[in-house]
Amino acid sequence: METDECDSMTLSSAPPLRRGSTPLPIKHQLRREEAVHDDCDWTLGLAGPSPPPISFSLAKDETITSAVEGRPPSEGPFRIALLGQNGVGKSCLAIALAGDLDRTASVDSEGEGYVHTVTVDDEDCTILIYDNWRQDLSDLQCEVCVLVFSVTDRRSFHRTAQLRLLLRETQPLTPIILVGNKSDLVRSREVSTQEALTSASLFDCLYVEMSASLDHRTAELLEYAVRLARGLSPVPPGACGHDMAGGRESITHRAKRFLTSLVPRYPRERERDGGKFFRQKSRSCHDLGAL
Ligand SMILES: Nc1nc2c(ncn2[C@@H]2O[C@H](COP(=O)(O)OP(=O)(O)OP(=O)(O)O)[C@@H](O)[C@H]2O)c(=O)[nH]1
Repeated sequence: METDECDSMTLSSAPPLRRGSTPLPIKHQLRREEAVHDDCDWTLGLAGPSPPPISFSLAKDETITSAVEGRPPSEGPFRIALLGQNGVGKSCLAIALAGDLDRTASVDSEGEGYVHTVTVDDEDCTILIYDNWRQDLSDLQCEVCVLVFSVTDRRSFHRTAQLRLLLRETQPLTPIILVGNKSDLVRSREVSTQEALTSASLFDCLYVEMSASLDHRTAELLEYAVRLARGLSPVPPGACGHDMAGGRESITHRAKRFLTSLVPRYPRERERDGGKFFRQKSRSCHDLGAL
């Protein structure tokens, strides 16, 4: 079928851990250049020369168990594939998910994915995190797909929608998590949380908004992914995830939405209401209409 050149990832046999702020190794820079100069712009399904397939057939070998010395994983390995447009933060996210902070991540025997052992719901498991899928999506084999977009880039959001359509066709049973990354860049935001939630609910998948570089909500994402890989509900019974799509909105979130709907936000609405209370000016630079 096709080669998705624009989904190029940046992990390879280079040193396994890289902070977002450190320069990319030359090999990765070349890959990135290749992607930038490519006109295909994420056109999935086009025929073209495919790079050698990346093997996802990762056995529970010494490499994996060596991720945590002397502590064999009780289950897995679970393969988690990160997909999305270039620059949305997949590499950063892979590093964060792989436990960069405690420096326990290692690279699998193919040199393509991060291996990490995590404990979720009191059970250990091994996860393999890939952010370098470059071939036909129908060849993708993983337990969970994480589709990443940047909340500061609307195009990357649209592309996750395209990708979800394709994944639903090629692998209808693989659980998908939609991730809105770079939530720390509040002022550059182009995609609202509500919009992303609506989109996620259309595809009946989970939505998590996070910041990979600040390591904000990485642990949550990891837990959701592992539970989904185990065939469980991503959120334990009794818990409410406010970013979850599909009608599982928390009471707090619903209450907030209700209250917001009661208070008019824009000047015309305030005029209509005629109340002085609503004429108070906001100095917030996120709501310029209020000034
Ligand atoms: N502010 C902010 N920047 C981020 C975040 N995550 C990643 N970045 C930055 O976004 C840029 C791209 O990050 P990468 O992880 O290389 O993105 P990628 O999706 O792997 O990109 P490709 O390797 O080209 O596919 C880097 O400069 C990161 O430091 C985040 O949560 N917040």
